[in-house]
Formats: sequence, structure tokens, C-alpha cells
Amino acid sequence: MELLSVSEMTCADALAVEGGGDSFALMQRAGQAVAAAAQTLAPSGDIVVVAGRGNNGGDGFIAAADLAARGRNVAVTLLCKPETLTGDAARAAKEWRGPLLPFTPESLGRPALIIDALFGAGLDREVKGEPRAMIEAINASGASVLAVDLPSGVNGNSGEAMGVAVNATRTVTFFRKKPGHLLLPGRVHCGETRVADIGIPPRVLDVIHPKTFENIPEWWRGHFPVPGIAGHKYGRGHAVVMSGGMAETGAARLAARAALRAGAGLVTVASPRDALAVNAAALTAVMVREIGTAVDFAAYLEDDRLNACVIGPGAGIGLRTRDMALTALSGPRAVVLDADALTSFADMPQTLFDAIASQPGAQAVLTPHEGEFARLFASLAGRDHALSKLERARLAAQESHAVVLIKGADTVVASPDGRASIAENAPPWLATAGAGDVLSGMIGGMLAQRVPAFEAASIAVWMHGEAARRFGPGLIAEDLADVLPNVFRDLYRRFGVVL
Ligand SMILES: NC(=O)C1=CN([C@@H]2O[C@H](COP(=O)(O)OP(=O)(O)OC[C@H]3O[C@@H](n4cnc5c(N)ncnc54)[C@H](OP(=O)(O)O)[C@@H]3O)[C@@H](O)[C@H]2O)[C@@H](O)CC1
Ligand SMILES: [K+]
Repeated sequence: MELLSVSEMTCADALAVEGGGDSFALMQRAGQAVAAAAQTLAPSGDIVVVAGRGNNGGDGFIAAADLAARGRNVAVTLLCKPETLTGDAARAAKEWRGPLLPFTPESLGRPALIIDALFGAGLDREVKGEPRAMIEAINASGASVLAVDLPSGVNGNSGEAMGVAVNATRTVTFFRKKPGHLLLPGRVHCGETRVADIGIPPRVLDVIHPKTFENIPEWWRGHFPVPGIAGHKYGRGHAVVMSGGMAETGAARLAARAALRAGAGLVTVASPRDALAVNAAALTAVMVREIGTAVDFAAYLEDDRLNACVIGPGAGIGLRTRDMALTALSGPRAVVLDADALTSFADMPQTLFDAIASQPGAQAVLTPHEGEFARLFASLAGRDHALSKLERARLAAQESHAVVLIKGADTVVASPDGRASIAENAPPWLATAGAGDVLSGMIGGMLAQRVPAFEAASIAVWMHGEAARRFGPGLIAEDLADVLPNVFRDLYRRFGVVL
């Protein structure tokens, strides 16, 4: 579940070899894993391997030789002259005794399967000229495509397509996935990604200390809150969700209900007087409390059982929301700031970041979508082209001292300490009105149960995606919280919790 950057993967490779391994043996196992995947993807028919000049191409030559030995009809087309290859790639090419075709789109013919071994981790610039024409021909071929390590053209760190990229049916990568397998558009180019063990010992990770993780339950299970049999509702915390005025109360109620479903012991909607009646009429298990001003809010928050606040959904943009957020941040409690609460600080982000930095035991989570991110972190958003979503989230977390969650189909959560997670389980139909309000409530619910901010946000993101996946198309935000009990039940089972 660790994700390795391209340089971390090079380091893993070097450490494995240093510990008595053999780099060519790694390439052989990589090539064999590709051949095995090719056999399942296309059990019959012709195969063309498109090879580049580096070790990705080397993997391709090994796969070609392995498949030919299994009786498959294989040809290789190589980007450069074989005599210009060096190192392991040159050695791998020598193992190939079958046909070597000219590097032209016509050489592809009409195979059942194309193995894309043009560029992998070594891609370092935009793809142009002959390789570009070849990638376009692969994509137009109609054949199944198996990508070696990464679809050629996809940047392993950012998931960006560098000019053009192969659309693979399946991708086989080695040892651990890279961020580019999860971040968009890389994930779409990969098709289904499988990880092959090529004999790199997992202990190399103790030296590398990866800080990027695939957001899956096996990674956060140690922080997943399971209420004890002798527990008390106050043991699971009390979340407060700030409501907007009379016309905008729905978002806060969505968040409050989600916080309760996510496991908070108690949830209160703090409501201005004009919205009190409408909030009270629409809520049952969630409590309602009149809070008009930041002074009222500060007095209410003196009760230290109120350990998590959610401010933003439907809160309204402006001074009142800003004051409420700063009030929440002035004490030792976890705070989720979403939507309007983020936009309310667009002109004075430093005021917000200073308040977070001075918060005792700071556990703040900011949950911007791309537009809100651009407003709050204008300096980072200005460098959009140079920075990946992962880098932007990390830099924003450093700058704001908060956990920063950038939403999307590849939601990234980053902690000020440098750790980050990437989720890939959100279905397209999760992009629906109010889904963000539910997410902020779920994070609040996890925080109320004293899950640390980075893990609270990551767990909520995964469960939110999973709930949407289970419900299926047609989902509206109201449905999400009601699917959560099923998601919990299965997580308990997966973690061996006795119900
Ligand atoms: N690490 C490991 O543990 C293991 C790694 N393994 C495998 O090695 C792969 C990495 O190999 P790699 O480093 O040789 O780079 P690779 O992706 O083959 O690129 C080759 C060359 O392409 C060039 N080039 C770059 N961009 C370009 C562009 N836009 N347009 C045109 N040319 C461009 C550039 O050369 P240049 O032209 O700059 O001289 C670059 O050096 C990895 O993905 C995996 O498959 C496995 O064997 C098992 C163990
Ligand atoms: K490739």
C-alpha cells in the first residue's frame, strides 16, 4: 500500500542489488511477470512488443522471449538500433532471437495484444516525433494493450500524460505502485493495475521510509475506531456542525447526519435563530442549539466535551463564518473547514494559517475542491502546470499547518508532516450536489472519535467513496450516510472485529 516515487523505486532497486541481489535477475522476473499477464490477457493470437531504449524496453525483450518459448507468435519493434542499447537492456535484447520489425506504426499489423515497453520510470520529457506516432498508433489499433510498469507517456510521479500516453487495458508494475497509477489521468491510462513481486525485499522500505500511501483499509486499520462494549456515547466525542441562515440549512444537516453515522457519540447543529425552527423540524437524533454570534459560540465551546467542529457547508461567505472558524480554532479541538469557510479566508489566508498554527494540539482539516484550493492557495495554484495534485496538497499542508484534502476522483490527503494518501475508489456518480458536505461531516465524526486528523480524513474519504460505489448510479448526497452501516459492517469483518 506504500506508493513509491520514481526516485524511491530506483532506490529500492539499488538497495535490493546492494543486498546481494542482481539487477538483471530483477529485470528477468519483471519480464516474466509481464509474459504471465500477457497470457491471461490474450491467451491466443499474435503479440507485438513495442520496446524503448531503456530498461522498460529490456523488460519487453524478456517478456517477448518468454512468450515465444511458450509457443506464442511474437515480434518486437525497437525505437533505436539494438547495438546502441546498454546495460541490462542490451543483455535482455540479446536473449531475443525472433523478428525485429522497423519502428513504424505499420509494423504493429493487427495483433491480439500489444505489449507497451516503450517508456516506464525513465520518461522525463514530452513525447514527440516517432514515439508519439507509435503511441497514437497503439491507441488506434483496437488491440488489447498491456503496459509494462506504466503506460508510455504517463509520468510515474504525477500521473500526467506528457504530450500523449498509451491507453492500456492492463498495467503490470513492480514491487509497489507509483503515484501516477492512482492520480488522474494516469489511472485511466493504466486500465487495471496489477503489482508483481520481482524479489525486491520489503525491508528496503525501512530505509526508504515512503511517505505516500494508497488510501485503503489495510493502511489505516490501526486507526479505525471500534467502540468498546463498555463505551459511552461521550467516549465517542461530540461534534458541532455550524449551520447557515434560514435559506441554507440543508448542507449543515447533511454534514451533521454524516458525522453521526460516521460514529460520533453526539452531534449538535449550531444554528442562528432564524434557522432554528427549520433545523429543529428536520432533525431527530442530531441536536440543535441556538448560536447567533462568535461570542455565543465561544461560550458554548467552553464545554470541552465538544471536541470536533465542522464549519463551512452552507455557512455563507463572510465575516460571520470567518469569526466562527477562528473561534473554533482558538481552543484544543479538531476543526474541519470546508466550502464557504475556506472561501471566507480567500483574501486573508495567512490569518487562517496563523490561527491553525497557534491552535493547541492542532487537528485542523481543510477540504477544498479545486476552485476553493485555487482561491486559498493562490501562490501554489498559480504554478499549476509545474505541480502535481500530490505536490500541491503537500505544499498546502505545509503552508497552512493543516491536513489538506483536495477532492476529486483521485482525492489526495496531505499532512503537514509530509505524509500523503491517494484514493482511487470514488465512482463518477459521487460527483453530486451535497456529497462534499457529507464528506466534511464524516471527517468531523471521525475526529470526534479522536482519530488523528490525517487518518480521520483518509478514512472518511475511503468510506465516502465506498458508500457511493455500493449505492450505485442514481446516488444523491442524502443516500450516502444510510449506506455507511453496511460499509462499517464489512470493515469490521475485514478487520476481524467480533460484532
Ligand atoms: N527500478 C527497478 O527496480 C526496476 C526497473 N525495471 C524497469 O526499468 C524501467 C526504467 O528504466 P529506465 O530508467 O532505463 O527508463 P525507461 O523508462 O526505460 O526510459 C528509457 C529512456 O527513454 C528516454 N526517454 C525518456 N523520455 C523520453 C521521451 N519523452 N521521448 C524519447 N525518449 C525518452 C530516456 O533516454 P534518453 O533519450 O534521455 O537517453 C530514458 O532513459 C522501469 O520502468 C521498469 O520497467 C525493471 O527492469 C525491474 C527493476
Ligand atoms: K511502458
